[in-house]
Amino acid sequence: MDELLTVADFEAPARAALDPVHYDYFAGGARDEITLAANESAFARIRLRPRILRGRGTPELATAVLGAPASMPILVAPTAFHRLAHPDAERATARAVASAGTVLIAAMLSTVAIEDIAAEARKVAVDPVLWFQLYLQRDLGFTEAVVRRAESAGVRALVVTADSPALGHHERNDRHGFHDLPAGMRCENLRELRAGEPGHVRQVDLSPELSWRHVERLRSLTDLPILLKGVLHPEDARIAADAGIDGIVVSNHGGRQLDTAMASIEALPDVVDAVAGRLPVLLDGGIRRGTDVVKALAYGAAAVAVGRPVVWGLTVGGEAGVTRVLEILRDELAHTLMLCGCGSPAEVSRDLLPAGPRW
Ligand SMILES: Cc1cc2nc3c(=O)[nH]c(=O)nc-3n(C[C@H](O)[C@H](O)[C@H](O)COP(=O)(O)O)c2cc1C
Ligand SMILES: O=C(O)C(=O)c1ccccc1
Repeated sequence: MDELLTVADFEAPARAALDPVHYDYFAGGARDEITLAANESAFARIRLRPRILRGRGTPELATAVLGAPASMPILVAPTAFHRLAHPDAERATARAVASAGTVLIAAMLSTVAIEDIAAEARKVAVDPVLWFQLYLQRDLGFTEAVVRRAESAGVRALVVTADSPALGHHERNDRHGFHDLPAGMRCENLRELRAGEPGHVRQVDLSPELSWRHVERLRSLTDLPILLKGVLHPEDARIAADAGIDGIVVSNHGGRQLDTAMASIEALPDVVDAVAGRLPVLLDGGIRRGTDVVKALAYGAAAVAVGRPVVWGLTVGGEAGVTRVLEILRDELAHTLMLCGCGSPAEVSRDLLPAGPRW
């Protein structure tokens, strides 16, 4: 892996290692993949305006998000089906992220149960921070059962994905006829656990009937902090704040839901302005470089999350691959902060972005 110097370097070897069907599942986006491409290209269009001679020394990266300590403002976004990438699956991801001291947002559609993910993280860190990504199910009883499992496993926040009233349409999957996990792989969090029996594994229910009422019911069901993931519209951010939501993840699901939706970084400034500091705003989508992280922080994000880079790291090197990807991002972030004259993520402000028309 030593020859892989950048996050982007991991994609080609991951592609070579994967069944092309599974590579396309991970890499792909919705429809014409316009939003998928825009997430990265929008970052490239933004120019930084660094400060000089501020004498800040080596940057300190540690931060806190919703009360959770993180060694850097780079979290791991929820991505489904890690078993397709590597036999160690989410176990390897959990160890690498916990060792790195940052937050893993474990996907509800993981191929390893949340209890096992948590146990694995605790093998390498004293107090690892795990959040759990939830697709609200119309069956409230089942939603509650999954939430109770996550709570018992020691999860410290719920991240409700709200941008999926239906499955995104991925034509790469259609061309391959890829619609089910291979034999032997299951979404273990969807298993209906009964004493002494393996239990039936449910299909995830993505429904256009979901509304703020379901979010309110979840709010009354748990004391865990709740973040809403998939917010692009500032009005939705305002409603979320009024509904007692604790955090927002600006995201277009990595370009996998509504194609031609705006890039995440394009949506960020208005969302940050709309919530006016009432709750932290995170961002995912297209983060590949330390400079991308600083641009998101400059628009007011409390932290960012990375999706595909972690999948490529996992594919190429299991735990060590994920560790390396996170290390590259950490080093680039520290270097970028230094070159911008910032001593910590907290010192990054919009002032690092030149005024003028944004896009
Ligand atoms: C293969 C794959 C699977 C994903 N699965 C989920 C999921 O189960 N739940 C969810 O909320 N988001 C899911 N996402 C979206 C990510 O959480 C995140 O929004 C996105 O990957 C960020 O963009 P990036 O890949 O450019 O970093 C998935 C993304 C990918 C690439
Ligand atoms: O692949 C995804 O992005 C995702 O979130 C998902 C949703 C439902 C089933 C499988 C994956």
